[in-house]
Amino acid sequence: MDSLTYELTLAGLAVGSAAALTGIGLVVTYRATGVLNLAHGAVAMICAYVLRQLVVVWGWPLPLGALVTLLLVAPALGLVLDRGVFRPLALRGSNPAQTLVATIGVFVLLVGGAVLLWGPGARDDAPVVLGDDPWAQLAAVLALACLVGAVTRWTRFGRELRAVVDNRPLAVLAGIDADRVAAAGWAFGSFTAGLTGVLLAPYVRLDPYGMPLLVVEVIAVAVIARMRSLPVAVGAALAIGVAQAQLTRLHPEGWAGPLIQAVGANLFVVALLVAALVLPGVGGKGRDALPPPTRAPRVPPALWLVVGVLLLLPLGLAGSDLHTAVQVPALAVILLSLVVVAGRGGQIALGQAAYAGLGALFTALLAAAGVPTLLSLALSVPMVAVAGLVTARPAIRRHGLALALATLAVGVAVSRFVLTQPYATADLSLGRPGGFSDDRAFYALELVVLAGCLALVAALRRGRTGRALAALRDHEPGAEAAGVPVPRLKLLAFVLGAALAALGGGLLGMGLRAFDPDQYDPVRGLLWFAAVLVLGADSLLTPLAAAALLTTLDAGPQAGTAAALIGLLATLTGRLPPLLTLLPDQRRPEAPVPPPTTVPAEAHGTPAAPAEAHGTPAAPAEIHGTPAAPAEIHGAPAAPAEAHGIPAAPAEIHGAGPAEGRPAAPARAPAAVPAEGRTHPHGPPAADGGQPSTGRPAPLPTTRTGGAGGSHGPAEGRTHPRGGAAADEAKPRTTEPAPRTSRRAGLRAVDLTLTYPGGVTALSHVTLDLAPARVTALVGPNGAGKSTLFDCLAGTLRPRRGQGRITLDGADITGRSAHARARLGIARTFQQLAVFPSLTVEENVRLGEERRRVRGDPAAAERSLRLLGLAGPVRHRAAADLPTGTLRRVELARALAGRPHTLLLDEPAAGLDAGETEALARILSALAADGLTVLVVEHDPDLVAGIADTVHTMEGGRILS
Ligand SMILES: Nc1ncnc2c1ncn2[C@@H]1O[C@H](COP(=O)(O)OP(=O)(O)OP(=O)(O)O)[C@@H](O)[C@H]1O
Repeated sequence: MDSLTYELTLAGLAVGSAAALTGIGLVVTYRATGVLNLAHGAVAMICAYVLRQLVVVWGWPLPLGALVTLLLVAPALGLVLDRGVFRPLALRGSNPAQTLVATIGVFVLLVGGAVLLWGPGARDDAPVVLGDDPWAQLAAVLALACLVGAVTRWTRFGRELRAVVDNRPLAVLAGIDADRVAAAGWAFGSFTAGLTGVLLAPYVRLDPYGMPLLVVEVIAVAVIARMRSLPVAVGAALAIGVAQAQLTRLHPEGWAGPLIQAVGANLFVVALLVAALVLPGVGGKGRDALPPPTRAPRVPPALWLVVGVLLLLPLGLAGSDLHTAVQVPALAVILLSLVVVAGRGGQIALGQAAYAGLGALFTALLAAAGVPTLLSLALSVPMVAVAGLVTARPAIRRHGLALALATLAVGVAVSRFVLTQPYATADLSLGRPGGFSDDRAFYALELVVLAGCLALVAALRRGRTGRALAALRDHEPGAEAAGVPVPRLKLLAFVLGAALAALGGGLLGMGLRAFDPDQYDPVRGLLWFAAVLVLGADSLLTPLAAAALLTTLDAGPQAGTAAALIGLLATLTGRLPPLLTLLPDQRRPEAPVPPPTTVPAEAHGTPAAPAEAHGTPAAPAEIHGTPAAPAEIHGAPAAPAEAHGIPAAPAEIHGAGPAEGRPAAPARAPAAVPAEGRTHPHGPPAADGGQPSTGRPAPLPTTRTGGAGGSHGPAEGRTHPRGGAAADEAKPRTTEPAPRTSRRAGLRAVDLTLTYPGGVTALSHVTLDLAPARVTALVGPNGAGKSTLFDCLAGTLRPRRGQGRITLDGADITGRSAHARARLGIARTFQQLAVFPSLTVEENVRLGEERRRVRGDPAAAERSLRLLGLAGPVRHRAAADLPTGTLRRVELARALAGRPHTLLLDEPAAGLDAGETEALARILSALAADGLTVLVVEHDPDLVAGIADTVHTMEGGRILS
């Protein structure tokens, strides 16, 4: 090895040792607490400053200062974070996204605190603890790794740690104090952060921003180690450190030379990018999205007026005040991008600063090439949108923590490889458009742009896309089942976010009359993200308030105040509601949910008397809030609705036109049903009750042969005593069936086998036919494979190639996604309610109508609302406020609003009381009678017995009967 190679290897080992320390700390903290501490670098920076304060400023001996810093201050900081931030969050059952926001809050708080205490400038007099001998550092790191390994493997604490990591609830039940394990994890993690900080400080710029970001890059090694393996983390850190040092020898020529050199000198960033975008995501499934707002914030019009006036006020200012104010609208446009992506879409986007920076950079480059400045800005927006598309494509496949890391990695990479590189930015200036060079005129221009952006985003939020984004945020699988094309919508949100950020970034640069990369630093991006979250990410007021707050505080005498304040508030996430939701709510008091009525006499077998007979107006007679099935079901001819004073609104759901001369079919439903204005739940009111139905589907054989228990033919289900042809005759037929019904072969699972990654074979050669116009029930013990089969039919799970097929009307739809199947007319509900809490009942239901097979049929949503008894004032209530029984109806109404031909219901009676279950049974029977294919996975024997034409029993991944 020549001496240069040796020297570079040594230098690389020194850097790699510090990175390995970070890796060890991150892995241990993650394993003990489940938290990937993004603030690790900020803790390192604080410890480096503390040591400097003790030794350089106060004159303490170095060993004493180092001991106090590493063994007292660093662990204490970890314990404070545990007790003050993360344990309360865990106790509240916060989701991973909230925990991540809290770590960002800690990051921003510590950076802001450091600026407040020690100023923003870099220090070059940090004490040297271990000398510059890389071997000493390497030995220290390896010793630490061995110590941690030994403790984990051979001590009682280690066994407890492993037990908590494997299964925390079980460990707690076994008497392990998981809180103590977590506290120890935080203390140790902070100790390693402190050690990293004091070792690195003499060799890198010690400033509040630089070191935390440097450590963020090193997260790559923990991700490469899958947040588990210490040897892999240490090995990866040393290897990248040495490779990075060796690459500094390269001096490639040509136009790409500087970029290649930048890549070589920032190999940890490359590793972060690869780890975050290419390797499988870390952090488990988790919640993809940020939590929906507890209350959809609605800004009172008067407040908008005040805000408008406040925004106009700076036009009367002059000098430095006006110059400062110029930053507010530009920053507000950048923050508006976060309202779209994080607020409405619920996606964790930590890279918006990079898109803002690219917007400014492209504007400056185009202007330098002679393009008029305003046109440069306009052109830079689509250019950055394309960059957003390219970078978001791999990121959107990720969830929760992995998505956060992916967006952060993109942000850091853009900053390191583009925004801060002289080859891209040297001698770059950024002027203002002609005619807007003075601050007042430019501010007015910014206000116009801001108003346009606000109007655009407001329109987006009000429309279909806004509803779909909110649904995506509230419940991604539910949104997909409602037909929302989730990946496309996520891409749209990220691209729109990138475009808005670029526009704001360009304006910011013009306002400052310079392209300053520091304005678009990733740390600043984290501050912006935290500020938007703290104030209320899904409010149009937030970008304005946050921009004004950040700009004002930053311009104040104490730099760092904004970061410290926002960071502090972000650490309280989950405990403190978004600040703007504390504004007085101007909405009308909400109508109470209609209390469940008592089961009417009819439901117990007494025929329903016309409403007028009771002297009451013919209000919908709901059973437990659900409109009753039609009177025809009782066998009594229904009088025309008009006769009861109720408009004969068509209530057909899936395809029939208004029915005339409908028969009063004999009762099939388990109980007699009261008349809801004589309106059929699935069709128009009976007109005269006398004529036989026309256009009914030809009765299909109820049972099929073959396929049970592993054969390849269709499963032979147990036919319900009341099912089959007799039951068919008994079904209420009050509407035309769905037009395709008689032609349809229905939904089929053919020879389906599904093995989960862990090796459990949940389905083994299962074949199942869902016949049109029939209710098929799937029963069986826990773990039988019912949900797996259900998910395969719905498209949430897809079998591997050659492991079976799903067909619809004979066509193979195995490869179709869940939302594509929803659009084909296969609707589903979920075992765990999938309702979008931030949307109103009506919006929930309309989402089903808008995204399904038949578009643009608001009447379908309306009929669906009426059918499920949700057409009253409750339709305007936010779903978050409603009880389970009502929400089950909302979910069903949403599924029906898309006019499906097939309805898959996963334990639809879960959480319903007896009356609600009865009402549900009646509705499902009536829907099947109208031609709908219904599959019910259910544990409630009464519901199954009452409605199913065919009952299949599953066990051990096979259909037994
Ligand atoms: N995501 C998964 N990863 C690994 N195994 C799984 C997964 N989901 C289910 N299983 C296993 O597959 C088998 C079938 O599970 P499934 O949930 O389909 O049964 P089920 O009949 O719906 O049970 P339940 O009535 O309790 O919901 C079980 O052994 C279960 O442990």
